[in-house]
Amino acid sequence: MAGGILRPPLLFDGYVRHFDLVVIGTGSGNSIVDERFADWDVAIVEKGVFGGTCLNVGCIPTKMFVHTADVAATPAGAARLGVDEELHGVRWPEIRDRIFGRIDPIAAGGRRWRVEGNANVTVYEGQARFVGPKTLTVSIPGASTGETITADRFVIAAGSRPIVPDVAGIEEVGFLTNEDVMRLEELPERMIVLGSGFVATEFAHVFSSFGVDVTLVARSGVLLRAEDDDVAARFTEIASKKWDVRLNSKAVRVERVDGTVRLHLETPRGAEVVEGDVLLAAVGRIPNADLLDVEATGVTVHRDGRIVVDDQQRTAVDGIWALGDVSSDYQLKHVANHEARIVQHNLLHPDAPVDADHRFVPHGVFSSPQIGSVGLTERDARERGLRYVTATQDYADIAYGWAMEDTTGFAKLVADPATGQLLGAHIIGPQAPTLIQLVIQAMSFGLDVRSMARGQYWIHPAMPELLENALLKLKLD
Ligand SMILES: Cc1cc2nc3c(=O)[nH]c(=O)nc-3n(C[C@H](O)[C@H](O)[C@H](O)COP(=O)(O)OP(=O)(O)OC[C@H]3O[C@@H](n4cnc5c(N)ncnc54)[C@H](O)[C@@H]3O)c2cc1C
Ligand SMILES: NC(=O)c1ccc[n+]([C@@H]2O[C@H](COP(=O)([O-])OP(=O)(O)OC[C@H]3O[C@@H](n4cnc5c(N)ncnc54)[C@H](O)[C@@H]3O)[C@@H](O)[C@H]2O)c1
Repeated sequence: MAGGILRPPLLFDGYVRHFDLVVIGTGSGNSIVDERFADWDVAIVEKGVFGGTCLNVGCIPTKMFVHTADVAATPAGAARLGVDEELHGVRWPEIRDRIFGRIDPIAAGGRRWRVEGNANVTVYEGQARFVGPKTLTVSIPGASTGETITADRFVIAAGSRPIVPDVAGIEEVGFLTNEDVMRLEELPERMIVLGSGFVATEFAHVFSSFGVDVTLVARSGVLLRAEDDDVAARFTEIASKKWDVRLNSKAVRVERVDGTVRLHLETPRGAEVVEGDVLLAAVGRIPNADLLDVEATGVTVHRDGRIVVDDQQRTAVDGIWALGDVSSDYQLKHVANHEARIVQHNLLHPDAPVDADHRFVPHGVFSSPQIGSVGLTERDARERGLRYVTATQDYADIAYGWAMEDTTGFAKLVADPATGQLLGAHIIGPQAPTLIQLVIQAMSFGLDVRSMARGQYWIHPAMPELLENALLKLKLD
């Protein structure tokens, strides 16, 4: 391949192998190298399990647990429909093994395919670290020295890891994260969940539906505080009826006494202690750029540790791209995948590069109730000084909501009254992450509110009538 090859000084045992392209991380980064790269000499470096966070310890297993939890939780909602159901129990080892019995072979198959099936790809299984310009060492477990490799091009797709909460005693007491909580040997009786974001609320739903007593400790006054205020308030209200929710609580110290985890809290109500058998830390994720020493190759990072990239996913160094959790504003799989497609295109077509599109990034929270969201919240619109209107439609006032006897869900739309364009949409209730897709489509293709509401049929009496009604309520100019 053509290209400005930079040969670094020889390191370690003196052998430095040079590649056309090195990809660090096999989450979304793994999808870049396809048959179009057949004449490229490529290295892929992975320190953990092939497939990364989403496949192994993130989106996919959590949603498989969530669906199972939804099924376990049906008796609680059936009585109001006149159906008496009883949950006799959940077979945790069977649930766990069914889920990972499907996932683990996919990860192993992905690895096998790369190692055995790709003649032009060399897989390095170890921890990568930059030691100079476009120069990487890979520490291979069990080997005394690392291997050094160089390349014309690098893609940094190294993801993020759970933040260890700053709580005295936490290392000694021990804690779980998303990396191990789904593989527990047995279900605990009581779980303390520290955090109030996506991971905390999804696992609280899973484990409480399986019969675990959940105590959720939130630093803020509301759960899921990044959501639209109305959605966060409704979620907090519902969650507080199911779980022992401690709001405005700062965890300061943890200890284990006779096998019980005791978490000490500072709250406006005074000092409190919550107890459990295990502690799950879910207080956010930190990008893995620090462990990669990216500054050694000249790549710059934001104050929060994310790699700085431009619209084309280029870092500060020519020939080095970054994508996904290691650099993105959004720690979401669909964003990492989108950015991987942008990097892939820009590697293959350097003369016709394209930009990533972060205009309308949606997300779903797969707790109970579920949440789907895209675009600006009302708070965002207010803080930006925009002129906006909102409309809210309850599930309780549409036919399918009657069928479900839903009394808490709603859709809230934020729109520009002058242009009729939607600015944001927020749904809390059954199938919210599915329903929101209609709005994502409308916003992505510039469909205005009136055309969306009246330019198409809406199946009666299906759930999307929630959005039809919300659209019709918007007071446009
Ligand atoms: C519990 C949980 C649930 C989630 N659920 C959802 C969801 O429902 N929907 C959604 O959109 N998103 C979800 N996410 C977020 C999603 O998983 C991530 O945004 C996505 O996986 C990021 O992909 P990535 O390719 O950037 O990183 P990763 O998938 O994390 O891949 C990075 C890879 O790089 C490897 N690596 C890191 N450092 C090095 C190094 N120095 N040397 C070699 N290899 C290295 C890692 O081992 C890893 O395999 C969830 C996250 C969690 C934790
Ligand atoms: N359904 C999904 O798409 C999904 C599911 C899980 C995770 N994710 C992604 O993974 C990321 C990480 O998830 P997460 O839930 O760990 O992070 P998060 O940023 O969603 O939430 C972390 C929460 O913990 C709180 N917190 C921080 N420090 C704390 C402390 N010391 N004590 C108590 N609370 C504290 C924060 O205020 C915040 O509310 C998410 O931002 C999301 O992008 C997505």
